[in-house]
Amino acid sequence: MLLDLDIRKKLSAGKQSFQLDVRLKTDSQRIVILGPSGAGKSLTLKAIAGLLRPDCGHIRIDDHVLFDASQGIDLAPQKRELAYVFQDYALFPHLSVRQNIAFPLVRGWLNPRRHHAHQQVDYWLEAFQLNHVADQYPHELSGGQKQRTALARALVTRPRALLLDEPFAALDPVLRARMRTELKELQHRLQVPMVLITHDPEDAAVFGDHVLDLRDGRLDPGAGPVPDALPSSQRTGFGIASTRTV
Ligand SMILES: Nc1ncnc2c1ncn2[C@@H]1O[C@H](COP(=O)(O)OP(=O)(O)OP(=O)(O)O)[C@@H](O)[C@H]1O
Repeated sequence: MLLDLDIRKKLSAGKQSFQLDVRLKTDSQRIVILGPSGAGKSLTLKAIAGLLRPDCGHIRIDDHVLFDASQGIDLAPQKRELAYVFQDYALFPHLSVRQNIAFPLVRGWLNPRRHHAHQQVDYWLEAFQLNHVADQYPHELSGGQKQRTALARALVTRPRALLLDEPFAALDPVLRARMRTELKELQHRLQVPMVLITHDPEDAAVFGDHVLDLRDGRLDPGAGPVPDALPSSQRTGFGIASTRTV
C-alpha cells in the first residue's frame, strides 16, 4: 500500500485553536503514529477514515483518491473501503460474537440472526480462535477476546487497510504485550496494511514498521526522546518512509 497524505485542518473551540498539518508518503504495511495526548493522532486517523474533512490537501491510497480538495473529491467513509477499530472496540452489546462479526455483511435494518451461518464469519471465528465463544456476548469476553472480535468484524469486509485507534490501551500490561505480538503476526499473515495511533512508545517499538512522531499537529522531524527499544532508522518525521521489512 502506498499511503499519500497531505492534509491541513484548523479546529477552534472558544479561544483555543488547533492546527493539523500532516504530510506523509509511505509504502509501509505497519504505520504507527506516535504522540502525546492532544497531538492530533485521532484527527489524523479520522481524516483518513472520512470522519473529518480536511480544509485542504489530499489523501490517496495506491491509485485510489479518498480526498482531494482541489478536485472536489471527498469519498464517504463507507466508500473508502477502510476499517476503523475504535479504542473501546465499540462492539454491539446485545449481539453475540458471531453476530458482531456478521454485522457488516448484513444489509438493511435487521441484525444478523443469532445462528447466522456465513462462510466468512466461520473463517474469522476460526482464524481468531473465537469458536468457543461465538455465542457469547461482549460482557462475557476477556479483553483479548473483545479485541479479536473487533478485529474480525473489521476484517470481514476485506478492507484496503485497517485503522487502529490505541488498540492496546484497554488491555492489562501482560495481555497488551501478547496482543502487540499477535497483531504483528496477524499483519504478516494477512498482509493487510495497518495504520495504528498510540501514545505508547512500546507499541511503536514492537509493531511499527514506519513510526511517525506527531507533536502539536505536526509530524516532528526532530522528535523528542527516542525510546531505547526503537531503532532510529524506524522513526521518521515526514517525507518518504524508510521502510523496515521484518
Ligand atoms: N471538534 C473539535 N473542535 C475543536 N478542537 C478539537 C476538536 N477535536 C479535537 N480538537 C483538538 O485537537 C487537538 C488534537 O485532538 P486529537 O483528538 O487528535 O488528539 P490525540 O492525539 O488523539 O489525543 P489523545 O491521545 O488524548 O486521544 C486537541 O487539542 C483537541 O482539543
